Amino acid sequence: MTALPQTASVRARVPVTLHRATGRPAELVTFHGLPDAQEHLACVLPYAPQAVPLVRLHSECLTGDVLGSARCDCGPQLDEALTALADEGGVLLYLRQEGRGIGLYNKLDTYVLQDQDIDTFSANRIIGRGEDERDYRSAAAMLRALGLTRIRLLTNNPDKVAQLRDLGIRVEAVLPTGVHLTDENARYLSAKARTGHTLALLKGASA
Ligand SMILES: Nc1nc2c(ncn2[C@@H]2O[C@H](COP(=O)(O)OP(=O)(O)OP(=O)(O)O)[C@@H](O)[C@H]2O)c(=O)[nH]1
Ligand SMILES: [Zn+2]
Repeated sequence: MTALPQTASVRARVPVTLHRATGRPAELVTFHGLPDAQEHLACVLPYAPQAVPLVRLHSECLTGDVLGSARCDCGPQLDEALTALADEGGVLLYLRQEGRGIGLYNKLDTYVLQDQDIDTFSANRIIGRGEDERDYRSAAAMLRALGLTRIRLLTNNPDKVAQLRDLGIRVEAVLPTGVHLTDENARYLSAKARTGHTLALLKGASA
């Protein structure tokens, strides 16, 4: 097991009503002492005290999450997670890992390359960055600060599961997200499927 993340603690809990979670009351939680010193955010929707809660680790995608860009599946995945969490409660970790960790401007540079028929992972390498620079040490530290060491994780990304387990979080179930396939994001999703994401890329498999 990797060295446990340094101890983080809750800084503030802020009540908020979330329209994107069907108007449910939620709590936004900030932290002290996260390993990478980014302003990651937890969004907690009330869950039963004895439950092993549903958790989604969502990596920031300003273009998809905020602007609704059709180039990727991030916006629909965020909506899907918030809807599921509104149903049964749980926690969304909104991780400031824009562009799989390379940042917004670099991601947009890779979009220029992708428009010349280079896939998303190769495009990262061409600009001198890793294919996926994310790690989940802060996510594990946030979960611990929230008192969560047993979770059910909503993801198609085996690396999230492996890293969290390595960091001492008991991932007791892995629940796939829907496949939000469109003509515009098909190449992006194919590249994800080729690099280990569990995605059944049949149009309309699940929306
Ligand atoms: N570098 C780069 N990052 C991208 C691109 N499209 C989306 N992203 C980023 O990818 C991250 C989301 O990762 P995904 O690979 O879509 O999904 P995941 O988080 O690995 O897996 P799931 O849990 O199954 O959703 C976000 O940080 C997005 O900003 C792209 O073309 N290039
Ligand atoms: Zn995206």
